[in-house]
Amino acid sequence: MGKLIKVSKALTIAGSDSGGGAGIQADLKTFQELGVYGMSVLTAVTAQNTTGVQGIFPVPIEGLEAQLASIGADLTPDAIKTGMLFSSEYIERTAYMIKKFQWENVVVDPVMIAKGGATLLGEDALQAMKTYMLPLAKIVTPNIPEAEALTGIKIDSSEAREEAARVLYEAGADHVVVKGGHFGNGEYVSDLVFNGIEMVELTEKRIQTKNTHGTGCTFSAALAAELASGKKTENTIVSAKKYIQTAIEHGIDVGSGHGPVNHFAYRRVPHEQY
Ligand SMILES: Nc1ncnc2c1ncn2[C@@H]1O[C@H](COP(=O)(O)OP(=O)(O)O)[C@@H](O)[C@H]1O
Ligand SMILES: Cc1ncc(COP(=O)(O)OP(=O)(O)O)c(N)n1
Repeated sequence: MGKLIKVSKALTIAGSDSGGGAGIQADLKTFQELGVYGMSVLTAVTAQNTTGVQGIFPVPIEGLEAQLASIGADLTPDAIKTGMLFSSEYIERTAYMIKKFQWENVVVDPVMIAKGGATLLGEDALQAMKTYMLPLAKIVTPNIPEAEALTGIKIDSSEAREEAARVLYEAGADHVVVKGGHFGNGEYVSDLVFNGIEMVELTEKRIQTKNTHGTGCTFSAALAAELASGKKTENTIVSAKKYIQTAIEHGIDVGSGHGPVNHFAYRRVPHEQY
């Protein structure tokens, strides 16, 4: 006789990366590795591989709303992450549905530009991101260019990064993580965390690799998975950082461009290779 197991559920609202390294593919792999049941609502399909983005095909807005309604009617997520939201109209509709279903534990990854340079969010959508998504965010996770775009602050120093974190907190996010992958190129990489009271830097060794495709998606998905499992927010940030560090350290050798990080390293590599 089969036995049913209770599991926590996480939802990604994001774009598809046909190459499998970023977007919903990265999110679902991360959810699975961290032991939560993964669900996905697609905003757009990208034709993408390790060399870049070759095409973007949005899902009709009715399709976005229908997917969210299906989840809301049957499967309440314990946590959500948003990734590529494509345009201001999609942002508004997504925020409306999250509020309608009173979903909590929302991680907002304000994806704007892929590493290869492709634009994944229209410029008109910046204001919508601030108005509709930041107030819903338990954690917002901009990289440096995204934090600059959202705040208008040129982040060329630690002080400027702290100032940007304050502005994003004031805009409504409970916790702000300004990621440091694009902040200098020294021996260490640090992410700045601000919870409205204290600023903390989470620092790890910078790994010299070209295989960093999907780092941001994977990090925010790990945050959502850990929130879904019921961890305290501060603890989710620490463990998501360890998850992404291990995934970058053991990057996968596929494709000829910026290869993906290794989503299964966190669970398997320490046992098999150390
Ligand atoms: N070369 C690297 N070595 C170690 N950690 C990295 C490296 N590049 C990025 N990270 C980490 O990966 C996560 C995503 O960072 P970042 O590259 O800034 O975001 P994005 O992928 O959204 O541009 C952060 O936790 C960051 O510190
Ligand atoms: C469909 C899709 N969504 C998001 C991204 C950006 O992913 P990110 O983790 O920031 O990694 P890079 O693409 O910047 O390497 C994407 N590429 N595709």
